[in-house]
This record gives sequence, C-alpha cells and structure tokens, in this order.
Amino acid sequence: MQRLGSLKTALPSLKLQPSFRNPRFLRFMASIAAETMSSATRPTQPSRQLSTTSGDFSSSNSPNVRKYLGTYGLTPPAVESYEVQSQRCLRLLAMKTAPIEKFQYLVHLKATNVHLFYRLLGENIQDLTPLIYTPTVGEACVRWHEIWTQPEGMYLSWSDRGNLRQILDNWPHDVDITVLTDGSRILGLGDLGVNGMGIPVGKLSLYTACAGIRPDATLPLCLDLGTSNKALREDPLYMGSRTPKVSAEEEKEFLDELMAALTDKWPSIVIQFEDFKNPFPAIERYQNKYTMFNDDVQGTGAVIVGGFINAIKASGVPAKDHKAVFLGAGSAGVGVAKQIVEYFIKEGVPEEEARRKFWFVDTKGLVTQDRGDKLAEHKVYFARDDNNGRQYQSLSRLIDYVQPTILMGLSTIGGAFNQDILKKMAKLNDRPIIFPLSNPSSKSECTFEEAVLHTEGRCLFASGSPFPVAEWDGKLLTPGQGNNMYVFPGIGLGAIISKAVSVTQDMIYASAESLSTSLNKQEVADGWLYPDIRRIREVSVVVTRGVIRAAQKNGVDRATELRDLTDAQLDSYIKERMYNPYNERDNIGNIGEEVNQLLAQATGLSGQTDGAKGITNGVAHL
Ligand SMILES: NC(=O)c1ccc[n+]([C@@H]2O[C@H](COP(=O)([O-])OP(=O)(O)OC[C@H]3O[C@@H](n4cnc5c(N)ncnc54)[C@H](O)[C@@H]3O)[C@@H](O)[C@H]2O)c1
Ligand SMILES: O=C(O)C[C@H](O)C(=O)O
Ligand SMILES: [Mg+2]
Repeated sequence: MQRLGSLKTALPSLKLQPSFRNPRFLRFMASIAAETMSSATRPTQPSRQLSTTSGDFSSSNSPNVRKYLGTYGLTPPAVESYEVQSQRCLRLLAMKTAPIEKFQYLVHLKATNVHLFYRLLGENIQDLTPLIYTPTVGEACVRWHEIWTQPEGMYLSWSDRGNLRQILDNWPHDVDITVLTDGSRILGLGDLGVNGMGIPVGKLSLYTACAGIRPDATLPLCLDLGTSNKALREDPLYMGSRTPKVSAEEEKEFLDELMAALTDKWPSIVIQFEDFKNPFPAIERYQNKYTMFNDDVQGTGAVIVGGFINAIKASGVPAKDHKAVFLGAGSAGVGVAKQIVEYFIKEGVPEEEARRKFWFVDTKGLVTQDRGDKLAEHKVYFARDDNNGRQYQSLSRLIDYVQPTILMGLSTIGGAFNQDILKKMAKLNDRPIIFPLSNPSSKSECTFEEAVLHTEGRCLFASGSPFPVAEWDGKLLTPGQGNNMYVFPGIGLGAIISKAVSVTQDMIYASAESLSTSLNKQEVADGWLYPDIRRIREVSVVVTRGVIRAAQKNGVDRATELRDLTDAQLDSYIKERMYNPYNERDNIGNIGEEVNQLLAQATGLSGQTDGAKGITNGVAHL
C-alpha cells in the first residue's frame, strides 16, 4: 500500500487551492463570509421590505469589522441587508435566459455565499429546485466537462483502490451523509461517467434545503470507474479516466473497500446510492452492515407509494381491484412495484395476489417466464406465467389485454404514453392513475398537458420532473411531482438523528406512509397527491419523525434516549437540529471571537468551533 505522504502528492489535492494560502486573499474571502454571516443575524424569517442599513456596528460586516479584518475598502461601501443581496441575486437570475446559465449562476452563488444561497433556495424552493436539480441538473451533467469551474465533491478512481481510506482523510470536514454515484445511469440520460457528479451535488443541496442537514456535513462522491460512454472518453475536456467501465465484479470489490473506508472514517455516516446502472444487488449486500440505502430503488418506491396511497383513495376503486402496467423494468420500476406490493399486503391483499397485479414491459416486451431470454434476477418476481404462450411487444395491445387502472413509466422513453395509450386509459377508467416518472422532462413518458387533454382532465397524475399547471374545462389543474426529493431528505435526516446502524425496510416504508399523511386540509380538498413543495421543510420533519420511530421499532437506533420523547417533543428535537441559514449567527457568539475564529480557520492556525464551521464552509467551498 502506498504511504499517505506520497499518495497525497500523487493525487490531485482536494485541499485549498493555492490562492487560499495568500493571507490577503483569505482576509478578503473572510470578509465575504462575514458578509454572509452579517445577513444571518435575524432570528426570524426576513420581511420582504428592502432596507439599506449602513455603518451598523452590530453587523459582522460593519466598517469596523472590515477594518478589523484589514479588508476595509476591498468591498463596495454599502453594508447590505439580506433582502438587498437577495434582490440582486434574483435580478441576476432573471437576466439569464437559459436554465443552464441560471444553474451556473447558482453554483457560483453557493460557492461564494453558502448561507445566502440556502436562504434564497428556501424562499424560492418551487422556482429554484428545477434549476439546481431535475430537470436542469440533467443538462448540467451532460455538459459537466464543458461547464465545470470548481471542485464540489470527492472523486475516487479505480486506480485508487487499496488507498481509499487514506484519501478520505483529504476531505476537510466531518461528514454525516454522502451521496454516491458511479455515473452509470444518470437520470434517463445513460452513462455519463464522472460528469454524473452533478447528481450527488444536487441531491445534497436538497438535503440541506429540505431537511436542514448542514452543508458542510455533506459529501458528494463520484466514482471514476471508467465509462461505457465512448464519446465522453474521447472528448478532450472529459475529466475522468478514459477507460471502459470496470466489470460488475470489479465494481463490487471497489465498493466493498469504499463502504468499509467511509464507515471507518465517519462511523455514523449515512450512505445514499444514486443513479447506478444496477451493477449487482448492492442493497442486499450492504444494508445490514452499513447505514445505507439506494434512493432510486427504495426512495422512489417510497415516494410513489406515498402519492399512490392518495391516488387509490381518490380513484374510488378499492385497492384489491387495481391492476398496474409498468413501462420499464429496471431498478426503479421494480423498486416501486415491490413497495406497492407491501402497501397492498398492509391493505389485506395476500402477497401472491398482490404480486400478480403487475405487468412489466421492458425493451423485449411483456416480462414473462416463457419469452425465451434469461431474465435479470430483479425481474423474476414479477414475470408473468399466465400469458398462455402469448408475448406482448406493444404497450397498446398489452393495455387492451390487461385493462389496467394504473400506468407507470420508468422506462427513460420520452413520449411513450402517446395519445392512443392515454385515451385507452381514459376509456377504461373514471380516474386513470398515470405516473410518467422518467427524468428529466425530455424522458418523461408524457407531459401533464398531454395527460389532461387525452383523459379529459380525469387523470390522477404524478411525474418525476416538474410540469406546469394545465387548464381543463375552465379549471386549473396542478400536477403531482412524484420525485424522491419528498422522502430522501427525511430518510437521511431520520437515520442521522436516530444514529441508525442500518436503514431498514420499515424505515423506508414509514417515509412513504408519513408522506401520505403530510398533506394539509386544503391540499386534500384540492385533490393533490403530494403536498405543496413550498412546505417541504415541514413535510421533511413529519417524514423524519416516521423514519426515527421505525428505527426505534426495529431497534436499529443508537440514540435510544429519543425513544421516550412524545411526537411533539421529537418534532421539536428534529427542528432544533436542522440547519437554518437564518440562525447561523446564533451559533457564533460575539463578533471579535467570530472574526478570530474565521481567520484562524481560514489560515489553518487553530481548530474550529461549530460556529466557525458555517463560515469556513463559505470560504472553503470557493
Ligand atoms: N421519479 C423519480 O423520482 C425517479 C426515481 C428513480 C428513477 N427515475 C427515473 O426512472 C428511469 C429509469 O430508472 P432505472 O434506475 O429503473 O433505470 P434502468 O436503466 O435500471 O431501467 C430502465 C428500464 O427501462 C426499460 N426500457 C428501456 N427502453 C425501453 C423501451 N423502449 N420500452 C420498454 N422498456 C424500455 C429497460 O429495459 C429497463 O428495464 C430514469 O429515467 C430515472 O430518471 C425517476
Ligand atoms: O434525480 C431525480 O430527480 C430522481 C431520481 O433519483 C432519478 O434518478 O431520476
Ligand atoms: Mg436517481
């Protein structure tokens, strides 16, 4: 094994860039971070009113503090309130026309002023989420090698095996949660190699925005195990290894080492698998040994069950009478169906009967036991044996044969639910359940507008990517967004707070049930399947509580002292632990101490306090 010293010089350093070692630059950055902190002094949510306070001695970015820092004169004279800074950001965003430009601006904002970024995101979650996450993150990943400006996470290559534990020491913060991808199935866009880093970065921003996990306690992690994407391998700007993807067996070896290394370095770490092209059954291999879950399989299953419970109620058809056709039999499709089976069982339907409510279609047509190919292991459970030797290649003919109440799309085939298919579903059902779940928007099996039009406004709809409201018969209809962002933040936070040794299936199922109960009266009255995304922090508290209770029931919680709390007490406990960019200042103490900490931290001259962490995060992520 290579010694750490030589390894560090051999690897691209994840530590501060050279400019960070320049004391003047550091002071300058410290002043920007202080600017962030100064706008974090309000204990309550900011008013919308603009104010332009200047010379405020109590502000940590006041002229006096600037003098103290030696940065007086290096920033424009005004001491700006958060509202003014926020107005500028929103204007800058509005000036940019293409979503990818807006994405780039937000990346820059997060890197230079992290607390401002999270306030802006929190206050504009509905508008900004599609820019930092699905669907824009899809385009960002496709073009990652062209638009990349600064490191935002950690990369581990196949050639690093044997040394993974030491490399983790290069990460400058303590980590509560990591999102890990090998880039091999980025949304429905295929293998994008290390360009896939956009996904862990985006998901972890949502962990912070939706569930209040501190930004500096998150680790975006991208595995560089080669890529099957030849065009990327040959692109001069590609930043990963230019080798074909390693085999499934090799990837397993690599992940075995990585899982052990991550958990050795940060014993309570929660590890979320994301956008893997299902190389091997990782959940079965790791779920009892580490605190891990696969968001695409388990998170998606949970979020769909959450909305599905409400769709079933609204459909007027009893659970036992539903039949589902799934286009796409990959990890997400099968993950969703397995959790719906669990729901049916809880509703009193025997497992065998529940299993037989599903008809899966993949590239070869209906998944049957006798179609003559060797089925991938995960498809076997749902393979039909009652097709009397008939193989269905066309979705349309399968719908005629099955007469389903539910149509789900996890196929990555944009537009697959065409007019013919949607009209058939409308003819068969009063309230057809139509869930086109593939991402990003270009891969969605249909749009909301199409679903509304061809079902005459009767569909119960949820998509993976966001769609605008649509009008039918003079009424504005709102689409549900069945995206796992409703559950993974709460699953992660629940596992962190309960210090769970593993993420059990009951914890995942609890996230679905909690989500389904989190709609308020108005949302229920309006027939929504999911709560308003603007309430996501409240919803995440409910989901987190459900996940913690399930961890306690399963006895996998290490924070056993939480067992005695009432639900109300547990909610308060959760909320108190959520990162809140408005309260950052509260952690800091007096300004002189804050500045000392900041400079000490930025120059690496002393240890850090919790308060300083918030500031250094603003600095170190530049
Ligand atoms: N809504 C959400 O929150 C959410 C969550 C997870 C995944 N997804 C989306 O689901 C999609 C699939 O993800 P996955 O992990 O299952 O991928 P996957 O690659 O494992 O599975 C894709 C499946 O689609 C099938 N397929 C491909 N072309 C087809 C065709 N022409 N006809 C029929 N079937 C076809 C494949 O055979 C495979 O079974 C992706 O677009 C992903 O973005 C959405
Ligand atoms: O990333 C998303 O938006 C959802 C899901 O994890 C996916 O892979 O599509
Ligand atoms: Mg995913």
